[in-house]
Amino acid sequence: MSRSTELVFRRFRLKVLEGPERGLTRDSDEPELVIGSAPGTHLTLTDPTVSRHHCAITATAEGFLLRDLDSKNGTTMAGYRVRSAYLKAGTVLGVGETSLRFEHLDEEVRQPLSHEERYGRALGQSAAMRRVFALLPRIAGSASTVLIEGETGTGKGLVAEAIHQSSPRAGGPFVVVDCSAIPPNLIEAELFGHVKGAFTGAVASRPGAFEAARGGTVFLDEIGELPLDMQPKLLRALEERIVKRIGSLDPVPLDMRVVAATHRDLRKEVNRGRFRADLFYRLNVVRIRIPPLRERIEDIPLLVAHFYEQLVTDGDPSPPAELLQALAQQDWPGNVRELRAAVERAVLLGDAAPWRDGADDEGGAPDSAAPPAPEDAFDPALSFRAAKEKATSRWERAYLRGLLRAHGGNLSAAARAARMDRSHLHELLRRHDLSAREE
Ligand SMILES: Nc1ncnc2c1ncn2[C@@H]1O[C@H](COP(=O)(O)OP(=O)(O)OP(=O)(O)O)[C@@H](O)[C@H]1O
Repeated sequence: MSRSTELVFRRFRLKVLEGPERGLTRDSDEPELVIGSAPGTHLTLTDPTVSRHHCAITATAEGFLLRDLDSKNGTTMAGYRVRSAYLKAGTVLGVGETSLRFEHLDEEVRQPLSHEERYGRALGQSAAMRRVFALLPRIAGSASTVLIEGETGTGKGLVAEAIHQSSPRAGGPFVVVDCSAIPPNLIEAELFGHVKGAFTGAVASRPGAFEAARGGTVFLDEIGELPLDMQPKLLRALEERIVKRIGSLDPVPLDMRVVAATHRDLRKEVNRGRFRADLFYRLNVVRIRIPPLRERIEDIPLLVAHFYEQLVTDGDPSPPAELLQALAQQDWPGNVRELRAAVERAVLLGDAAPWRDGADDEGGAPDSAAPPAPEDAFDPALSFRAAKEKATSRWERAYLRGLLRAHGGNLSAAARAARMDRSHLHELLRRHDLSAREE
């Protein structure tokens, strides 16, 4: 099968009709063009009624999609305020009090696609993912800060790890800080460290993540959840490249690269005042967007085959066609994480089409699977599929708690005993809000 080696999209032009920049034109070089008053936007307008990141136009398979980025004064099309709409050539847009005309150009922009179907542990054969894979080697080789955006479960963590592993810092540590999982009063200590006695409970001195990542990379996951009062401190540390442990005046020089990720659109967060613009610019040096699974359904067979092979310990390691077919037809709001969970359920329950209503439930559940509690087995309010999911989830949770208890909360020992991939166990625990000791 011949595969495309380039992503091709049509160029478009924006012309300012009214407003301080009247007469200015901007042609698109990328699939997305952002209009706003912030420096660094593709079309920067000085009109005070324009928000920092006001709206974006994206070339998609369905056409040119206009999206308002939660601007203060709104985006209009033919006088009507719109949140998102597809643009036709000649459409006049209102951005605050500035008006612009959208025009097609008879030119194409071509961007190379990778020939590879993976980068590190991240797999993908769709053009959307191969476009990301084509960019990653260059990004990994540079020292720049990277911002990865994408919905939850799209693989941002895997991409961050792959960037570290193919960077010149691969020999150093990869330190993960999940900003959404740390209580706000502890986040400063987590990032910068503390000395003994700096606060109640600080029984010993401890380096923070930035210090611990010396020679390596810090992955700031869910950076959009970083409390506002912490944001200037982070910015200062990144600009000055030094930190001081809490309770100490001694500056510690930093030698680490930052890769940050978020499931939010940080431009919207900046418009809403929830994320500081200066920190956003500091992080947004290189931006990668990981597309959601619904924009790359061509990846589903490859991912299903990969997860299936990882999970099936005996028997045929290729997924049944029925399973592939059933999974390819679903919507995946939880993206790859949810797809993986679905493959897991299918393997666990020995059921090729776990959602087929009325499918019989005789599939060979493993011996260790406790039968669902009687009150779970039949609930008139639930469909077969929902009831089965509820019971499986309950069983999984009970299993994981027992497993952790048996191994004193040690993740590696638990994974070995369950004959499960360590990162997979970690993922399962996270899904059930359970925590293990990482050793
Ligand atoms: N392209 C991919 N290839 C293989 N596995 C993937 C891919 N994308 C995601 N996964 C798997 O899906 C799960 C979720 O991935 P990951 O944690 O990297 O997503 P995320 O976008 O960082 O999620 P969150 O926003 O919730 O932190 C993991 O088990 C990961 O191994």
